[in-house]
Amino acid sequence: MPTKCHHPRLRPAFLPACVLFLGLFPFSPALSFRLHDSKLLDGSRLRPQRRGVRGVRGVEAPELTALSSEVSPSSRCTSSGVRSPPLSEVEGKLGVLFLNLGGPLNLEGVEPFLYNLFADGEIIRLPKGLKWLQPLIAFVISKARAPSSREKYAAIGGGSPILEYTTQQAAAVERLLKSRGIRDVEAFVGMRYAEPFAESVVKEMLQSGVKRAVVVPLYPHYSISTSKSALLSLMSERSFLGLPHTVVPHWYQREGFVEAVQGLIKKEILSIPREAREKEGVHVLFTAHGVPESYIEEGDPYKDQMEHSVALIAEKVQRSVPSSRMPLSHSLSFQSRVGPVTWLQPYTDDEIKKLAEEGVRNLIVVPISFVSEHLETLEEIDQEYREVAEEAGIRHWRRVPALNLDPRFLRDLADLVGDALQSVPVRVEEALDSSCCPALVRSVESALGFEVGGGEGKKGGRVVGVQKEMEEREMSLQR
Ligand SMILES: C=CC1=C(C)c2cc3[nH]c(cc4nc(cc5[nH]c(cc1n2)c(C)c5CCC(=O)O)C(CCC(=O)O)=C4C)c(C)c3C=C
Ligand SMILES: [Fe+2]
Repeated sequence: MPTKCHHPRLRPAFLPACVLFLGLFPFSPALSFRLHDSKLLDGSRLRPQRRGVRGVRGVEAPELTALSSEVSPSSRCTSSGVRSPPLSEVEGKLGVLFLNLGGPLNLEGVEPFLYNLFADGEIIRLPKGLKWLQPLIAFVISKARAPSSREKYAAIGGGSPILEYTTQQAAAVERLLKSRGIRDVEAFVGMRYAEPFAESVVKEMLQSGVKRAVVVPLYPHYSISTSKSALLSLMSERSFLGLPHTVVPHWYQREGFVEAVQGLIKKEILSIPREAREKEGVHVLFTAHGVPESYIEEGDPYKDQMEHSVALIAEKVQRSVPSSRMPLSHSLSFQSRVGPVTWLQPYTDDEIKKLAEEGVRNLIVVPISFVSEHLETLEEIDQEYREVAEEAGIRHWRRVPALNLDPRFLRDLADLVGDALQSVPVRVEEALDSSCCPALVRSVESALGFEVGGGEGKKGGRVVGVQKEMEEREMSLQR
Protein backbone atom coordinates (compact mmCIF):
# COMPACT_ATOMS: atom_id res chain seq x y z
CA MET A 1 0.00 0.00 0.00
CA PRO A 2 1.32 3.45 -0.76
CA THR A 3 2.44 5.42 2.24
CA LYS A 4 0.90 8.84 2.66
CA CYS A 5 3.34 11.35 1.29
CA HIS A 6 2.93 14.01 3.91
CA HIS A 7 4.66 15.22 6.95
CA PRO A 8 2.78 13.39 9.69
CA ARG A 9 2.04 14.14 13.31
CA LEU A 10 3.53 11.24 15.22
CA ARG A 11 2.26 10.09 18.55
CA PRO A 12 4.96 10.60 21.22
CA ALA A 13 5.08 6.85 21.90
CA PHE A 14 6.72 6.32 18.50
CA LEU A 15 9.58 8.70 19.15
CA PRO A 16 11.69 6.46 21.41
CA ALA A 17 11.60 3.80 18.67
CA CYS A 18 12.87 6.33 16.14
CA VAL A 19 15.63 7.55 18.39
CA LEU A 20 16.67 3.97 19.07
CA PHE A 21 16.83 3.28 15.35
CA LEU A 22 18.82 6.40 14.66
CA GLY A 23 21.21 5.46 17.43
CA LEU A 24 21.96 2.34 15.37
CA PHE A 25 22.06 4.27 12.16
CA PRO A 26 25.70 5.44 12.14
CA PHE A 27 26.97 1.96 12.97
CA SER A 28 24.81 0.05 10.52
CA PRO A 29 25.43 1.22 7.00
CA ALA A 30 24.18 -2.08 5.64
CA LEU A 31 20.99 -1.53 7.51
CA SER A 32 20.61 2.07 6.55
CA PHE A 33 21.11 1.74 2.82
CA ARG A 34 20.26 -1.74 1.57
CA LEU A 35 18.75 -3.14 -1.54
CA HIS A 36 15.18 -4.22 -1.11
CA ASP A 37 11.93 -4.34 -2.99
CA SER A 38 10.72 -0.89 -3.84
CA LYS A 39 8.10 0.84 -1.84
CA LEU A 40 5.53 3.17 -3.32
CA LEU A 41 4.59 6.54 -1.94
CA ASP A 42 1.40 8.34 -2.55
CA GLY A 43 1.18 12.02 -3.42
CA SER A 44 -1.41 14.46 -2.28
CA ARG A 45 -3.02 17.46 -3.94
CA LEU A 46 -2.33 18.29 -7.53
CA ARG A 47 -1.59 21.61 -9.05
CA PRO A 48 -1.86 20.99 -12.79
CA GLN A 49 0.91 22.77 -14.61
CA ARG A 50 -0.64 23.76 -17.88
CA ARG A 51 -3.87 23.30 -19.79
CA GLY A 52 -3.66 21.24 -22.94
CA VAL A 53 -4.19 22.74 -26.36
CA ARG A 54 -6.51 20.55 -28.34
CA GLY A 55 -6.12 20.28 -32.10
CA VAL A 56 -5.55 17.80 -34.88
CA ARG A 57 -4.62 14.47 -33.39
CA GLY A 58 -1.50 12.43 -33.73
CA VAL A 59 0.42 14.16 -36.50
CA GLU A 60 4.17 13.61 -36.43
CA ALA A 61 6.28 15.86 -38.59
CA PRO A 62 9.28 14.57 -40.53
CA GLU A 63 11.56 17.16 -38.89
CA LEU A 64 11.35 15.15 -35.68
CA THR A 65 14.24 13.02 -36.89
CA ALA A 66 17.01 12.76 -34.28
CA LEU A 67 19.86 15.19 -34.43
CA SER A 68 21.79 12.58 -32.53
CA SER A 69 23.61 9.90 -34.44
CA GLU A 70 23.10 7.53 -31.51
CA VAL A 71 20.40 4.91 -31.60
CA SER A 72 17.62 6.00 -29.26
CA PRO A 73 17.91 4.11 -25.98
CA SER A 74 14.26 3.17 -26.34
CA SER A 75 14.93 0.82 -29.18
CA ARG A 76 17.50 -1.09 -27.16
CA CYS A 77 15.77 -1.20 -23.84
CA THR A 78 13.48 -4.13 -24.42
CA SER A 79 12.25 -7.19 -22.61
CA SER A 80 11.28 -10.48 -24.20
CA GLY A 81 7.55 -9.72 -24.03
CA VAL A 82 5.17 -8.84 -26.86
CA ARG A 83 6.11 -5.56 -28.51
CA SER A 84 3.69 -2.69 -28.81
CA PRO A 85 3.92 -0.54 -31.93
CA PRO A 86 5.82 2.75 -31.75
CA LEU A 87 3.67 5.52 -30.30
CA SER A 88 3.79 7.32 -33.66
CA GLU A 89 1.35 4.64 -34.81
CA VAL A 90 -1.05 5.29 -31.95
CA GLU A 91 -3.71 7.94 -32.54
CA GLY A 92 -4.76 10.64 -30.14
CA LYS A 93 -3.53 13.37 -27.88
CA LEU A 94 0.11 13.06 -26.85
CA GLY A 95 1.13 13.76 -23.27
CA VAL A 96 4.79 14.40 -22.48
CA LEU A 97 5.42 13.84 -18.80
CA PHE A 98 8.60 15.34 -17.36
CA LEU A 99 9.42 13.75 -14.02
CA ASN A 100 11.59 15.61 -11.57
CA LEU A 101 12.55 15.72 -7.94
CA GLY A 102 10.83 18.93 -6.85
CA GLY A 103 11.91 21.22 -4.07
CA PRO A 104 10.43 23.40 -1.36
CA LEU A 105 8.91 26.61 -2.71
CA ASN A 106 9.46 28.40 0.60
CA LEU A 107 11.01 27.81 4.01
CA GLU A 108 7.79 26.32 5.45
CA GLY A 109 7.95 23.72 2.71
CA VAL A 110 11.43 22.48 3.67
CA GLU A 111 10.45 20.01 6.40
CA PRO A 112 7.56 18.37 4.48
CA PHE A 113 9.86 18.12 1.44
CA LEU A 114 12.54 16.42 3.53
CA TYR A 115 9.94 14.11 5.03
CA ASN A 116 8.78 13.01 1.59
CA LEU A 117 12.39 12.48 0.50
CA PHE A 118 13.37 10.36 3.49
CA ALA A 119 10.08 8.44 3.34
CA ASP A 120 11.14 7.22 -0.11
CA GLY A 121 12.20 3.59 0.08
CA GLU A 122 14.75 4.26 -2.68
CA ILE A 123 16.47 6.99 -0.63
CA ILE A 124 16.60 5.23 2.73
CA ARG A 125 16.66 1.57 1.84
CA LEU A 126 15.45 -0.56 4.69
CA PRO A 127 15.40 -4.35 4.79
CA LYS A 128 11.92 -5.76 4.21
CA GLY A 129 11.26 -6.48 7.87
CA LEU A 130 12.00 -2.92 8.89
CA LYS A 131 9.99 -1.08 6.26
CA TRP A 132 7.31 -0.25 8.75
CA LEU A 133 9.84 2.07 10.36
CA GLN A 134 10.23 4.23 7.24
CA PRO A 135 7.65 6.92 8.17
CA LEU A 136 9.08 7.16 11.68
CA ILE A 137 12.63 7.47 10.40
CA ALA A 138 11.57 10.02 7.83
CA PHE A 139 9.82 12.02 10.53
CA VAL A 140 12.83 12.08 12.84
CA ILE A 141 15.47 12.74 10.18
CA SER A 142 13.43 15.47 8.49
CA LYS A 143 12.88 17.18 11.86
CA ALA A 144 16.58 16.95 12.68
CA ARG A 145 17.78 18.12 9.29
CA ALA A 146 15.21 20.84 8.68
CA PRO A 147 16.99 23.73 10.50
CA SER A 148 20.28 23.35 8.60
CA SER A 149 18.46 22.66 5.35
CA ARG A 150 16.28 25.76 5.85
CA GLU A 151 19.43 27.85 6.31
CA LYS A 152 20.70 26.65 2.95
CA TYR A 153 17.41 27.42 1.20
CA ALA A 154 17.37 30.82 2.91
CA ALA A 155 20.82 31.47 1.40
CA ILE A 156 19.41 31.00 -2.12
CA GLY A 157 16.39 33.24 -1.67
CA GLY A 158 14.08 31.09 0.46
CA GLY A 159 13.10 28.25 -1.87
CA SER A 160 14.08 25.98 -4.72
CA PRO A 161 13.83 27.18 -8.34
CA ILE A 162 13.34 23.62 -9.65
CA LEU A 163 9.60 23.86 -10.28
CA GLU A 164 9.93 27.15 -12.11
CA TYR A 165 12.68 25.89 -14.40
CA THR A 166 11.01 22.55 -15.02
CA THR A 167 7.70 24.18 -15.88
CA GLN A 168 9.44 26.50 -18.33
CA GLN A 169 11.39 23.62 -19.86
CA ALA A 170 8.18 21.61 -20.35
CA ALA A 171 6.36 24.59 -21.87
CA ALA A 172 9.24 25.23 -24.28
CA VAL A 173 9.30 21.59 -25.41
CA GLU A 174 5.53 21.65 -25.93
CA ARG A 175 5.90 24.76 -28.12
CA LEU A 176 8.72 23.17 -30.10
CA LEU A 177 6.72 19.99 -30.71
CA LYS A 178 3.73 22.02 -31.87
CA SER A 179 5.92 24.05 -34.19
CA ARG A 180 7.12 20.76 -35.67
CA GLY A 181 3.61 19.57 -36.48
CA ILE A 182 2.49 17.66 -33.39
CA ARG A 183 -0.46 19.86 -32.71
CA ASP A 184 -2.35 17.76 -30.17
CA VAL A 185 0.30 17.63 -27.47
CA GLU A 186 0.49 18.76 -23.88
CA ALA A 187 3.52 18.72 -21.61
CA PHE A 188 3.14 17.94 -17.92
CA VAL A 189 5.45 18.18 -14.92
CA GLY A 190 5.28 15.59 -12.14
CA MET A 191 7.46 15.87 -9.03
CA ARG A 192 8.60 13.20 -6.60
CA TYR A 193 8.80 15.03 -3.27
CA ALA A 194 6.81 18.22 -3.70
CA GLU A 195 3.76 19.45 -5.56
CA PRO A 196 2.66 18.80 -8.22
CA PHE A 197 3.15 15.14 -7.29
CA ALA A 198 3.58 12.81 -10.27
CA GLU A 199 0.83 10.44 -9.12
CA SER A 200 -1.75 13.21 -9.29
CA VAL A 201 -0.43 14.63 -12.54
CA VAL A 202 -0.88 11.23 -14.18
CA LYS A 203 -4.57 11.33 -13.24
CA GLU A 204 -4.81 14.83 -14.74
CA MET A 205 -3.21 13.60 -17.93
CA LEU A 206 -5.79 10.88 -18.32
CA GLN A 207 -8.63 13.24 -17.49
CA SER A 208 -7.40 15.72 -20.08
CA GLY A 209 -7.77 13.13 -22.83
CA VAL A 210 -4.17 11.99 -23.28
CA LYS A 211 -4.15 8.78 -25.33
CA ARG A 212 -0.40 8.12 -25.49
CA ALA A 213 2.49 9.37 -23.37
CA VAL A 214 6.23 9.86 -23.46
CA VAL A 215 7.75 9.86 -19.98
CA VAL A 216 11.06 11.67 -19.52
CA PRO A 217 12.74 11.66 -16.11
CA LEU A 218 14.67 14.93 -16.15
CA TYR A 219 17.80 13.15 -14.97
CA PRO A 220 20.24 12.54 -17.84
CA HIS A 221 21.79 9.59 -15.95
CA TYR A 222 19.85 6.70 -14.46
CA SER A 223 20.00 6.16 -10.73
CA ILE A 224 17.90 4.02 -8.46
CA SER A 225 17.62 7.05 -6.17
CA THR A 226 16.26 9.38 -8.85
CA SER A 227 14.95 7.95 -12.15
CA LYS A 228 13.78 4.65 -10.69
CA SER A 229 12.21 6.34 -7.72
CA ALA A 230 10.38 8.77 -10.03
CA LEU A 231 9.15 5.93 -12.25
CA LEU A 232 7.95 3.96 -9.25
CA SER A 233 5.62 6.79 -8.37
CA LEU A 234 3.81 6.16 -11.68
CA MET A 235 3.22 2.54 -10.75
CA SER A 236 0.91 3.55 -7.93
CA GLU A 237 -1.52 5.02 -10.48
CA ARG A 238 -2.80 1.80 -12.04
CA SER A 239 -4.76 3.54 -14.80
CA PHE A 240 -1.47 4.85 -16.20
CA LEU A 241 -0.35 1.31 -16.95
CA GLY A 242 -3.25 0.94 -19.41
CA LEU A 243 -2.11 3.99 -21.35
CA PRO A 244 0.17 3.37 -24.36
CA HIS A 245 3.42 4.95 -23.24
CA THR A 246 7.17 4.89 -23.52
CA VAL A 247 9.88 5.88 -21.05
CA VAL A 248 13.29 7.36 -21.84
CA PRO A 249 15.25 6.00 -18.87
CA HIS A 250 18.48 7.93 -19.51
CA TRP A 251 19.68 10.24 -22.22
CA TYR A 252 23.13 11.59 -21.24
CA GLN A 253 24.65 10.06 -24.39
CA ARG A 254 22.57 12.17 -26.79
CA GLU A 255 24.65 14.38 -28.97
CA GLY A 256 22.39 17.36 -28.30
CA PHE A 257 22.90 17.06 -24.55
CA VAL A 258 26.66 16.61 -24.93
CA GLU A 259 26.91 19.59 -27.26
CA ALA A 260 24.79 21.83 -25.06
CA VAL A 261 26.98 21.15 -22.01
CA GLN A 262 30.15 21.51 -24.08
CA GLY A 263 28.95 24.89 -25.36
CA LEU A 264 28.43 26.18 -21.84
CA ILE A 265 31.86 24.91 -20.73
CA LYS A 266 33.61 26.48 -23.69
CA LYS A 267 32.06 29.84 -22.90
CA GLU A 268 33.43 29.70 -19.34
CA ILE A 269 36.88 28.56 -20.47
CA LEU A 270 37.10 31.52 -22.81
CA SER A 271 36.04 33.86 -20.03
CA ILE A 272 39.32 33.21 -18.20
CA PRO A 273 41.91 35.82 -19.19
CA ARG A 274 43.93 34.52 -22.10
CA GLU A 275 47.29 35.03 -20.45
CA ALA A 276 46.27 33.07 -17.35
CA ARG A 277 44.81 30.16 -19.24
CA GLU A 278 47.71 29.84 -21.64
CA LYS A 279 50.35 30.14 -18.95
CA GLU A 280 48.72 28.07 -16.22
CA GLY A 281 46.22 25.91 -18.08
CA VAL A 282 42.62 25.22 -17.11
CA HIS A 283 41.08 22.36 -15.17
CA VAL A 284 37.47 21.34 -15.81
CA LEU A 285 35.94 19.70 -12.74
CA PHE A 286 32.70 17.84 -13.39
CA THR A 287 30.72 17.52 -10.18
CA ALA A 288 27.77 15.17 -9.82
CA HIS A 289 25.35 14.63 -6.95
CA GLY A 290 26.66 11.55 -5.16
CA VAL A 291 24.94 8.37 -4.08
CA PRO A 292 26.04 5.93 -1.37
CA GLU A 293 28.64 3.46 -2.67
CA SER A 294 26.34 0.60 -1.71
CA TYR A 295 23.98 1.60 -4.54
CA ILE A 296 26.69 1.02 -7.12
CA GLU A 297 27.66 -2.29 -5.52
CA GLU A 298 24.05 -3.34 -5.87
CA GLY A 299 23.84 -2.51 -9.57
CA ASP A 300 23.02 1.18 -9.88
CA PRO A 301 24.47 2.20 -13.31
CA TYR A 302 24.81 5.83 -12.18
CA LYS A 303 28.60 5.89 -11.72
CA ASP A 304 29.36 4.12 -15.01
CA GLN A 305 27.00 6.40 -16.87
CA MET A 306 28.49 9.44 -15.20
CA GLU A 307 32.03 8.45 -16.19
CA HIS A 308 30.91 7.75 -19.74
CA SER A 309 29.08 11.06 -19.85
CA VAL A 310 32.11 13.02 -18.66
CA ALA A 311 34.34 11.32 -21.24
CA LEU A 312 31.90 12.20 -24.04
CA ILE A 313 31.66 15.85 -23.01
CA ALA A 314 35.38 16.24 -22.33
CA GLU A 315 36.18 14.92 -25.78
CA LYS A 316 33.82 17.44 -27.36
CA VAL A 317 35.30 20.28 -25.31
CA GLN A 318 38.78 19.30 -26.42
CA ARG A 319 37.73 19.36 -30.06
CA SER A 320 35.79 22.58 -29.80
CA VAL A 321 38.51 24.86 -28.54
CA PRO A 322 40.98 25.50 -31.36
CA SER A 323 44.81 25.65 -31.23
CA SER A 324 46.83 23.86 -28.59
CA ARG A 325 48.56 26.36 -26.40
CA MET A 326 46.45 25.83 -23.29
CA PRO A 327 46.90 22.72 -21.15
CA LEU A 328 43.41 21.49 -20.30
CA SER A 329 42.65 18.68 -17.89
CA HIS A 330 39.48 17.33 -16.34
CA SER A 331 38.22 15.14 -13.52
CA LEU A 332 34.97 13.98 -11.92
CA SER A 333 33.95 14.28 -8.29
CA PHE A 334 30.77 13.84 -6.24
CA GLN A 335 28.97 16.24 -3.92
CA SER A 336 26.03 16.57 -1.53
CA ARG A 337 26.60 13.50 0.61
CA VAL A 338 24.15 12.91 3.45
CA GLY A 339 24.38 10.61 6.48
CA PRO A 340 26.99 8.31 7.91
CA VAL A 341 27.73 5.88 5.05
CA THR A 342 30.45 6.11 2.38
CA TRP A 343 29.36 7.89 -0.79
CA LEU A 344 30.91 7.94 -4.24
CA GLN A 345 34.35 9.54 -4.18
CA PRO A 346 36.30 11.72 -4.58
CA TYR A 347 34.17 14.25 -2.75
CA THR A 348 34.07 17.57 -4.55
CA ASP A 349 35.47 19.67 -1.69
CA ASP A 350 38.44 17.28 -1.31
CA GLU A 351 39.01 17.28 -5.06
CA ILE A 352 39.10 21.09 -5.19
CA LYS A 353 41.70 21.20 -2.41
CA LYS A 354 43.75 18.48 -4.09
CA LEU A 355 43.69 20.27 -7.44
CA ALA A 356 44.81 23.52 -5.83
CA GLU A 357 47.65 21.69 -4.05
CA GLU A 358 48.70 20.27 -7.40
CA GLY A 359 48.97 23.78 -8.78
CA VAL A 360 45.62 24.31 -10.55
CA ARG A 361 44.83 28.03 -10.58
CA ASN A 362 42.03 28.25 -13.17
CA LEU A 363 39.05 26.07 -12.38
CA ILE A 364 35.82 25.49 -14.30
CA VAL A 365 33.22 23.66 -12.20
CA VAL A 366 30.51 21.84 -14.14
CA PRO A 367 27.40 20.51 -12.36
CA ILE A 368 26.56 17.50 -14.49
CA SER A 369 23.84 15.40 -12.89
CA PHE A 370 20.89 17.78 -12.97
CA VAL A 371 19.48 20.06 -15.66
CA SER A 372 18.30 23.08 -13.70
CA GLU A 373 19.71 25.31 -11.02
CA HIS A 374 18.93 24.05 -7.54
CA LEU A 375 20.17 24.12 -3.98
CA GLU A 376 23.35 22.23 -4.75
CA THR A 377 24.45 24.56 -7.54
CA LEU A 378 23.37 27.84 -5.98
CA GLU A 379 24.43 27.18 -2.40
CA GLU A 380 26.85 24.25 -2.23
CA ILE A 381 28.90 25.05 -5.34
CA ASP A 382 28.50 28.82 -5.68
CA GLN A 383 28.92 29.57 -2.00
CA GLU A 384 30.57 26.71 -0.07
CA TYR A 385 32.90 25.29 -2.73
CA ARG A 386 33.81 28.66 -4.13
CA GLU A 387 35.06 29.66 -0.68
CA VAL A 388 37.00 26.38 -0.39
CA ALA A 389 38.56 27.04 -3.79
CA GLU A 390 39.56 30.61 -3.07
CA GLU A 391 41.07 29.68 0.29
CA ALA A 392 43.00 26.88 -1.43
CA GLY A 393 44.51 29.29 -3.96
CA ILE A 394 42.28 29.05 -7.05
CA ARG A 395 42.58 32.40 -8.84
CA HIS A 396 39.99 32.13 -11.58
CA TRP A 397 36.85 30.27 -10.51
CA ARG A 398 34.04 29.71 -12.98
CA ARG A 399 30.83 27.74 -12.47
CA VAL A 400 29.10 26.54 -15.62
CA PRO A 401 25.35 27.26 -15.39
CA ALA A 402 22.90 24.38 -15.42
CA LEU A 403 21.26 23.74 -18.79
CA ASN A 404 18.07 25.47 -17.63
CA LEU A 405 16.53 26.99 -20.77
CA ASP A 406 19.49 26.55 -23.08
CA PRO A 407 17.98 26.47 -26.60
CA ARG A 408 20.21 23.61 -27.80
CA PHE A 409 19.17 21.56 -24.79
CA LEU A 410 15.47 22.30 -25.29
CA ARG A 411 15.68 21.42 -28.96
CA ASP A 412 17.32 18.14 -28.02
CA LEU A 413 14.58 17.39 -25.50
CA ALA A 414 12.05 17.89 -28.30
CA ASP A 415 14.14 15.64 -30.56
CA LEU A 416 14.25 13.07 -27.79
CA VAL A 417 10.45 13.02 -27.63
CA GLY A 418 10.36 12.62 -31.41
CA ASP A 419 12.83 9.72 -31.24
CA ALA A 420 10.84 8.08 -28.46
CA LEU A 421 7.67 8.24 -30.58
CA GLN A 422 9.40 6.41 -33.41
CA SER A 423 11.07 3.74 -31.25
CA VAL A 424 9.92 0.48 -29.74
CA PRO A 425 8.12 1.56 -26.57
CA VAL A 426 9.79 1.00 -23.20
CA ARG A 427 7.15 0.36 -20.58
CA VAL A 428 7.57 1.82 -17.13
CA GLU A 429 7.91 -1.69 -15.63
CA GLU A 430 10.88 -2.34 -17.95
CA ALA A 431 12.54 0.96 -17.12
CA LEU A 432 12.38 0.12 -13.40
CA ASP A 433 15.05 -2.48 -14.02
CA SER A 434 18.31 -0.63 -13.53
CA SER A 435 20.10 -3.11 -15.80
CA CYS A 436 17.88 -1.91 -18.59
CA CYS A 437 19.93 -0.79 -21.73
CA PRO A 438 23.21 -2.59 -21.06
CA ALA A 439 24.61 -1.51 -24.43
CA LEU A 440 24.58 2.07 -23.22
CA VAL A 441 26.06 1.37 -19.83
CA ARG A 442 29.77 0.97 -20.14
CA SER A 443 32.72 2.14 -18.14
CA VAL A 444 35.26 4.34 -19.83
CA GLU A 445 38.50 5.86 -18.72
CA SER A 446 37.82 9.25 -17.24
CA ALA A 447 40.27 11.95 -16.27
CA LEU A 448 42.08 11.93 -19.61
CA GLY A 449 44.29 14.96 -19.97
CA PHE A 450 43.82 16.95 -23.15
CA GLU A 451 45.14 20.10 -24.71
CA VAL A 452 43.13 22.81 -26.33
CA GLY A 453 43.83 26.27 -27.62
CA GLY A 454 42.43 29.58 -26.47
CA GLY A 455 40.40 32.44 -27.85
CA GLU A 456 39.77 36.00 -26.80
CA GLY A 457 38.86 36.35 -23.12
CA LYS A 458 35.29 37.30 -22.29
CA LYS A 459 33.64 37.93 -18.99
CA GLY A 460 31.64 34.81 -18.10
CA GLY A 461 28.03 35.23 -17.08
CA ARG A 462 26.98 33.90 -13.69
CA VAL A 463 23.52 32.67 -12.92
CA VAL A 464 21.50 35.83 -12.76
CA GLY A 465 18.24 34.67 -11.27
CA VAL A 466 15.52 32.54 -12.72
CA GLN A 467 13.30 35.30 -14.07
CA LYS A 468 16.00 37.18 -15.96
CA GLU A 469 17.49 34.04 -17.38
CA MET A 470 14.12 32.76 -18.50
CA GLU A 471 13.45 36.00 -20.35
CA GLU A 472 16.83 35.82 -22.06
CA ARG A 473 16.40 32.19 -23.04
CA GLU A 474 12.84 32.78 -24.18
CA MET A 475 13.99 35.56 -26.49
CA SER A 476 16.75 33.42 -27.86
CA LEU A 477 14.28 30.58 -28.52
CA GLN A 478 12.00 32.90 -30.42
CA ARG A 479 14.79 34.24 -32.65
C1 LIG B 1 21.02 13.27 -9.90
C2 LIG B 1 20.67 14.00 -8.90
C3 LIG B 1 20.46 13.51 -7.53
C4 LIG B 1 20.80 12.30 -6.92
C5 LIG B 1 21.50 11.10 -7.51
C6 LIG B 1 20.36 12.39 -5.57
C7 LIG B 1 20.51 11.39 -4.59
C8 LIG B 1 20.29 11.58 -3.22
N1 LIG B 1 19.91 12.75 -2.56
C9 LIG B 1 19.82 12.54 -1.22
C10 LIG B 1 19.46 13.48 -0.22
C11 LIG B 1 19.00 14.79 -0.44
N2 LIG B 1 18.83 15.39 -1.66
C12 LIG B 1 18.31 16.65 -1.48
C13 LIG B 1 17.96 17.54 -2.46
C14 LIG B 1 18.13 17.32 -3.81
N3 LIG B 1 18.79 16.28 -4.44
C15 LIG B 1 18.78 16.45 -5.79
C16 LIG B 1 19.33 15.62 -6.76
C17 LIG B 1 19.80 14.32 -6.55
N4 LIG B 1 19.75 13.60 -5.38
C18 LIG B 1 18.09 17.67 -6.03
C19 LIG B 1 17.86 18.26 -7.39
C20 LIG B 1 17.67 18.20 -4.81
C21 LIG B 1 16.76 19.39 -4.59
C22 LIG B 1 17.49 20.65 -4.39
C23 LIG B 1 16.56 21.82 -4.39
O1 LIG B 1 16.88 22.83 -5.07
O2 LIG B 1 15.52 21.82 -3.74
C24 LIG B 1 18.14 16.89 -0.08
C25 LIG B 1 17.56 18.15 0.54
C26 LIG B 1 18.53 19.27 0.63
C27 LIG B 1 19.42 19.13 1.81
O3 LIG B 1 18.94 19.15 2.95
O4 LIG B 1 20.62 18.94 1.59
C28 LIG B 1 18.57 15.75 0.58
C29 LIG B 1 18.57 15.50 2.05
C30 LIG B 1 20.13 11.18 -1.01
C31 LIG B 1 20.15 10.52 0.37
C32 LIG B 1 20.41 10.59 -2.25
C33 LIG B 1 20.79 9.20 -2.60
C34 LIG B 1 20.52 8.15 -1.92
FE1 LIG C 1 19.69 14.64 -3.44
